[in-house]
This record gives sequence, C-alpha cells and structure tokens, in this order.
Amino acid sequence: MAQVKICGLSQPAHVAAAVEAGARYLGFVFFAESPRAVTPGRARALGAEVPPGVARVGLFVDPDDALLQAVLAEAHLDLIQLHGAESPGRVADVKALTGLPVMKAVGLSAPEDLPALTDYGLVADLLLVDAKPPKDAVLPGGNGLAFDWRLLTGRRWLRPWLLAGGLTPANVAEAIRLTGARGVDVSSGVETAPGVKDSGMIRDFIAAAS
Ligand SMILES: O=C(O)c1ccccc1N[C@@H]1O[C@H](COP(=O)(O)O)[C@@H](O)[C@H]1O
Repeated sequence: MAQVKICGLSQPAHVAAAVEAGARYLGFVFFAESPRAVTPGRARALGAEVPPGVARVGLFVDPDDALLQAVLAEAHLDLIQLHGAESPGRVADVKALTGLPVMKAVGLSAPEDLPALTDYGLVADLLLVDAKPPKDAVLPGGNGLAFDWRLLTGRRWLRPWLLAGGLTPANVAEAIRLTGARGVDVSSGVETAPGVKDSGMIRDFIAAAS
C-alpha cells in the first residue's frame, strides 16, 4: 500500500475521513492565494485529535521566516512542505529554523527537470514530485494537473518521494503501478469544487492507493 497524503484539509469531517481511511499525512495550506488556505489556529484545531503515526504537514510557498515562526507558534506541525521556488540553500535554512523535516516539491514536465530531484535530495528529507504548473497559474500546485508519469520510469533518488499532480481515485492505482511510487499526494482530485473536499472521494482515493 502506498502512503497517502490528503492535502488542503479545512474541515474536521474530512480530517476524520482521511484518518479513518488510513492517511499517513494530512496537509494544511498556509498560502493565502489558495482556496484551501487555513489559519494557524484552524490547523491547530484540525490537527488536535490526530493519532500518533499520522503526520500534520504545513504547506508553504516561498515563506519568509516570520510566517514560518508565526504558524509554528500556534499550529502543531510534524513536517514542512515547501512548494515554491525555494533553493536548496533555503530548504536547509528552513530545516534549521523550524527544527522540522522538510519535503520539497519539484515540478516536472520534461526530462530536463529531473536533475533538480537530485539537487534537492541532498538537503530535503522527502521529495514531492508534482507537475510543473503552467506559467500563468496562480497556484504552483493544487491545479489537478498531471505530468507524463513515464518520466519517472527506472529513476531512483537519494530520498523517499511522493507522487502528486492530477491524481484521482480513478487514476491513482495506475499511477502507482507505472511509477513505483510508495507515497501519493492529492488535493483537487478529492474535491467537488476548488477547496471543497468530499469524504467519499477521500475514502475512495485511499482505498485505490492500497
Ligand atoms: O493545494 C493547494 O491549494 C496548493 C497550493 C499551493 C501549492 C501547492 C498546493 N497543493 C499541492 O499540489 C499538489 C498537487 O495537487 P493536485 O492533487 O494536483 O490538486 C499536491 O502536492 C498538493 O499538496
């Protein structure tokens, strides 16, 4: 079974559905432009009853130190997800500042994008392999956009990695089969509208990834 991250949670019922179905990671978005953005206080409440073994992930896009410190002063997080244009040096700085492990998202659309996974593998604790967003996209992720999974065939990196980008209950099993991913991350693929999660889709996604 692949480990599953359900990202962009904002409602207790969806947190409960994800935990009961076996999610390994719960993602809370701290990026104001996202329809899934939550306040630190909301994330704290949503993560309060999460059992041991389920990691609370804070998703940030090019955060400054002040934002990281403000969120961590209130929300209890286990892992930081960096989903912007953070350099390898910035990843190392965020690890040192927060004292938390960092998962770095890397966008792929072509073979030329693959070396970044090696570079970030030197500093990040986990890698998140996502589709590269379109140039005019408001969000650098969470767009329901997939990439050509065959780019990953036969690849190995220094760190454990999760597959993301356009995954849904209908395609996640095939994505795992083609890429060999041991972890998958979904946001818009378990929603009925941007930012509106669906408990049934969350359960279906986790079952399909099993
Ligand atoms: O979910 C968001 O709103 C989001 C905002 C900014 C950056 C990343 C975001 N989500 C991450 O994007 C990928 C793919 O999402 P999707 O399943 O294609 O909708 C996933 O890793 C989310 O964590």
